[in-house]
Amino acid sequence: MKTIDELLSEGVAGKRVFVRADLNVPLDGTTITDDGRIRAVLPTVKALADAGARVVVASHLGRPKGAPDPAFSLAPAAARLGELLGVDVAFATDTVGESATATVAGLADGQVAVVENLRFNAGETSKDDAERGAFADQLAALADAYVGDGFGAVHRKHASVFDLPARLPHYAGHLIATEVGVLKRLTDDVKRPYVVALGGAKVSDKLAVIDELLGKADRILIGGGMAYTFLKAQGHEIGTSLLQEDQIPAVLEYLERAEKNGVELVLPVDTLVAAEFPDMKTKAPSHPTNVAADAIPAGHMGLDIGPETRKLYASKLADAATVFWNGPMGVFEHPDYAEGTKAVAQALIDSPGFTVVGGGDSAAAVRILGFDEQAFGHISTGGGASLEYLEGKTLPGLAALED
Ligand SMILES: Nc1ncnc2c1ncn2[C@@H]1O[C@H](COP(=O)(O)OP(=O)(O)O)[C@@H](O)[C@H]1O
Ligand SMILES: O=C(OP(=O)(O)O)[C@H](O)COP(=O)(O)O
Repeated sequence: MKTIDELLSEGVAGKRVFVRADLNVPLDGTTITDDGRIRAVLPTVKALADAGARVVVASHLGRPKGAPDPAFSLAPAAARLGELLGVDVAFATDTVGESATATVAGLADGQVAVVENLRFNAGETSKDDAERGAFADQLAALADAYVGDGFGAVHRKHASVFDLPARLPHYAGHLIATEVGVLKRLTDDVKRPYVVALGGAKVSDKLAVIDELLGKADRILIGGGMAYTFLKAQGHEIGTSLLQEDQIPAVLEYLERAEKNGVELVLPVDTLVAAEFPDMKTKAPSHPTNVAADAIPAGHMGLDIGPETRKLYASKLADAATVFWNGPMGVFEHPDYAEGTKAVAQALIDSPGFTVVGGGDSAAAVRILGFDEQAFGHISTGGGASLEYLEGKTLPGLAALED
């Protein structure tokens, strides 16, 4: 894999360099609540701009449906990138159309532009190779070289991640090089006990990774939205909690296999529930109740792990030599449901082992809840990407950067 250092040594002055970043930051309206992913790509963007490249930064944000949707505009991220770089960053209001073409053509050496959300274009995420390829052709027309630095998206076989690098001289950016370097430690020579804590809301993606993790981890702690599919599979009422019904047979098989293989698959014993999802705008008190995990009242939804589970998970993390944690334990953005996530973050800090936190929201949670980033072994910008790397899968966005 060639790295950005080789591109820099080849000389980039006057070249248009496409940087595929992951600027998928959490937003409250148009306010960025955590800019960690923007900071993470600064070394790459700075190095290219300082060397005189015309830098074209592109990313997805959220999951719009293949058409423009103002709620998912990258404009706030572009503005923040400019603030962090201390320079004006141009913003194109489309990704490959007139605005993008004119914006890129107007760049002087050393200037930076951001183009609008890649996922405003159906070709970006299409399962059809030809449709993705056609969009990649349009992206390729904007640049002379490609730098892959969106680690959080390298597990996606998307046009800008997988198809575009094949069309341009391609290099790995600083962030990808750092992330892969650290994650290798969790695959090459993992110290045991190895504990994985999983939560969050991308239930379907994350239930799937448990399949492989059952052959790798000693303990898997389940929280967040995915816990309720397990509880449902065990025959319990889960009210209106998040559920991935089609994965119930898989989950039952995981429980069986865990027992057979001697892997501890640990589920919540209690959970905070409420009749409604809390108001995330006002953050008004929502008066949750704590119930046993097998006694969720009908019509209620589970929104965080409960106090007994916090203690249980802290004890399961206390002797870990290696920890990987992805996915908040609850809806941490609301103060009523932040305690589970705080408890797991604190348990990682207290653990004597090598601790890695991965995922856009998990990393944001750690910072927003006031923890010291330095207290963790590594905070990765990728959740799904890290998990799939740890599974040993070939990641499309890394394979595409190979020579
Ligand atoms: N029980 C739950 N019900 C609904 N959403 C949840 C629950 N627990 C956690 N979440 C949500 O999960 C989101 C983060 O999930 P995810 O994107 O999978 O994590 P990451 O970005 O770290 O990989 C947070 O916004 C949080 O509010
Ligand atoms: O937020 C992300 O992943 P993560 O939640 O697993 O960290 C990445 O930006 C990928 O986004 P996607 O899961 O919508 O493809």
